[in-house]
Amino acid sequence: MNPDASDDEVPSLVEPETNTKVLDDQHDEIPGLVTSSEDAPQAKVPITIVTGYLGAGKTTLLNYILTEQHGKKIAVILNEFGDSIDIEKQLTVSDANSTSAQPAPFVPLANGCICCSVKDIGVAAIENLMEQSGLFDYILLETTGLADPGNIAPMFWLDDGLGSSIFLDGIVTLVDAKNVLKSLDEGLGDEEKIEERKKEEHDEHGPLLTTAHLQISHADVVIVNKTDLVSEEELETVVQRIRSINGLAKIKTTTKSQVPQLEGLVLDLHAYDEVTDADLKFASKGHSHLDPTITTSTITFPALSRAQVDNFDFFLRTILWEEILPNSASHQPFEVHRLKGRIPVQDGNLLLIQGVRNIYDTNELEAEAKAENEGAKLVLIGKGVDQPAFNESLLATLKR
Ligand SMILES: Nc1nc2c(ncn2[C@@H]2O[C@H](COP(=O)(O)OP(=O)(O)OP(=O)(O)O)[C@@H](O)[C@H]2O)c(=O)[nH]1
Ligand SMILES: [Zn+2]
Repeated sequence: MNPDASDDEVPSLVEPETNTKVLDDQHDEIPGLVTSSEDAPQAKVPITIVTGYLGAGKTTLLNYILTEQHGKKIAVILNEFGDSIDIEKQLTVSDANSTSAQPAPFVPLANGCICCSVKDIGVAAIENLMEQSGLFDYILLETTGLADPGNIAPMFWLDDGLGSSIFLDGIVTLVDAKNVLKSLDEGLGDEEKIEERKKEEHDEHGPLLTTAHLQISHADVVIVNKTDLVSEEELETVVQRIRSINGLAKIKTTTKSQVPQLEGLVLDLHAYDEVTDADLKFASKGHSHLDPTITTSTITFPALSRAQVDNFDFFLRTILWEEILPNSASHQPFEVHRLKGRIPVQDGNLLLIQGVRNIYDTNELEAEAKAENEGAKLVLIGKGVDQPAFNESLLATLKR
């Protein structure tokens, strides 16, 4: 059962053959949302979501960024989980020319259930923030340690609602090098959540899908922090494990969240728009079994004929919306968390595919020179994604 399935608005939000980023202007669904006026189109503000398990170093990273010189005015939203909300949950706007963060208008974010708080109260907070647009040109959102980024990402990615004034630049996941393996294996103090998930999945004996898994599988960048607390060997084991879960993410190791550069690691990731050859390169080694729960799988196939483009889209719809493999005897349940593809068409065009959970976006570039020579590549990160079965299902569907 897909945890998002009860959220009936999600699957219908995106038409399969359209580009969500240029699709429509139906941003009237959220009252009070500030949108650009017709005659003065306003540039969208990028948002990076900073996630990571309890105590991994998210706030340390944000504080580090606010004191670094980066030439940007960054609005930071701390959506903390705990009792210290009065101090921590405030919006700060960092002036590009000053090194100290200035407290700015208070933006309350609710405590408790992250789906609801982010969807409802969190949205209001960000709308509130957008009314002051011009004061800042970048938003960093620190989620609570228990947040599932798969629920948050679509809010900013889709072109309606908040996506009309903000665009999702990417998801950065902080990982505690000392504790992450334990979190992946046991859920680390997250027993209630594990019990909940086990029930949801009707699978008490299957491998655990922990919050740590969800945060790593959706990440565009993983920052393995607290390297001072582990040996080099331990660190290498951690990096390998993360790489096996998410073969698409950039991985960096840090102490005190001091990333070597902000550009490309925290800011300006462009993880939800272009899909470059380099993006898919790391994931090219098929798939690995270092983590029993989540894997990255790559499917390669020849350029599509024009007639096969619809079949390919049918394949995507069926795996993402119905969560079954078309034209396949396999009935193993699976969940796709993240998906990227570069699919050349024989007429010279190139399809770029982006997906998060059951939402996906196809962008067709016209007459990309040499696209056809590349071969098609589809990378899937998820639970129960059986690479050979997916491969067979896709090939059978393309033949129809
Ligand atoms: N030893 C060590 N401690 C660190 C490092 N980075 C951060 N810390 C400490 O770890 C603690 C948690 O860091 P935070 O930045 O608050 O972590 P967080 O992810 O924001 O935590 P929550 O918001 O509570 O989930 C703080 O005491 C930090 O000073 C590091 O690289 N090494
Ligand atoms: Zn924090």
